[in-house]
Amino acid sequence: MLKVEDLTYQYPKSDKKLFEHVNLEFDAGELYAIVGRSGAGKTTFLSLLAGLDVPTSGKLKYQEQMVTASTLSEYRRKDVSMVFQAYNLFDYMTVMENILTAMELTGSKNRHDRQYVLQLLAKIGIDRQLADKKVVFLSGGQQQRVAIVRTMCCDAQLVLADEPTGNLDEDNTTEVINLFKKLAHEENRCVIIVTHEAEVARNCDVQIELHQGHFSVQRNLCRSSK
Ligand SMILES: Nc1ncnc2c1ncn2[C@@H]1O[C@H](COP(=O)(O)OP(=O)(O)OP(=O)(O)O)[C@@H](O)[C@H]1O
Repeated sequence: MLKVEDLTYQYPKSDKKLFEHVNLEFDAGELYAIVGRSGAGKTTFLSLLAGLDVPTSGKLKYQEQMVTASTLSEYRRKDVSMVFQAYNLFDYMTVMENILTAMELTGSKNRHDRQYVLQLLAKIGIDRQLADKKVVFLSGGQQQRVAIVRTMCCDAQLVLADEPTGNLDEDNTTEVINLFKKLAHEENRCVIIVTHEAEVARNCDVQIELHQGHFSVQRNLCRSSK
C-alpha cells in the first residue's frame, strides 16, 4: 500500500543525513510500530510518510503511484489520517462536532450520519451525553479515543500516529491499541504508530527499529493471527 524507495533525508540546516537509501513497504491490514531511541528520527520519518515533509531524495509511493508535489495535498487530505499525541481536537467544539467537521473536510461517505458516529463512540465508552460535551471536559484518555474514532469515521486508508499512548495509563493504552488493531485487522487499513513503549510495540504485527539511520524489520509472530 505504501512504499518508500531509496529515501534519504537531511534537515536543511543539519550537516548530516538522518537516514539514507531507505527501502520499506507497508501493507494494508497490518499494525506497525516504529521504535528507536529519542532523536533517532522516528517523528521525522512519520512526517515524511504523512507527506508533511518531503524527502531530500527518493520516492514515496501510495498504491503504486508516486506522491509528487502535485498530488501531495490530495494525499494528505484523503489518504492519510494522523493521530497526534496532543489529540488535536478543537476544545471549543463538542465531541460530535469535532468528528463531523473532520468527516466533512475529508469528504467521508458517512459525513452526515450522526447515528453512525454515535455507534462508534458507544463502542469506546463515550455515550450520547458525552458526545455533546465540549472536548475540554474530557480526560486525556477519552480525548485520545475520540481522536481515534475521528480517524475511523474518515475513510483514509493510511492511519499514522505519533506516540498515541504517550499520556495514557495502562487501561487506556490497551483500549487505544485495541482500536488500532481493529482499524488494521477488521477494516484492512494500514496503521503505523511511533512508540517508545516496548509493550505497545510487542502488541503490533510488525516492529521497525530505527537505529543510527538504519531500519530493521521484525514480525511479531505471536501477534500475526488476525
Ligand atoms: N527542524 C529540524 N531541523 C533540524 N534538526 C531537526 C529538526 N527537527 C528535528 N531535528 C533533529 O532530527 C533528529 C531526529 O528528530 P526526531 O524528532 O525525528 O526524533 P525522534 O526519534 O522522533 O525523537 P523522540 O523519540 O525524542 O521524539 C534529532 O536529532 C533532532 O534534533
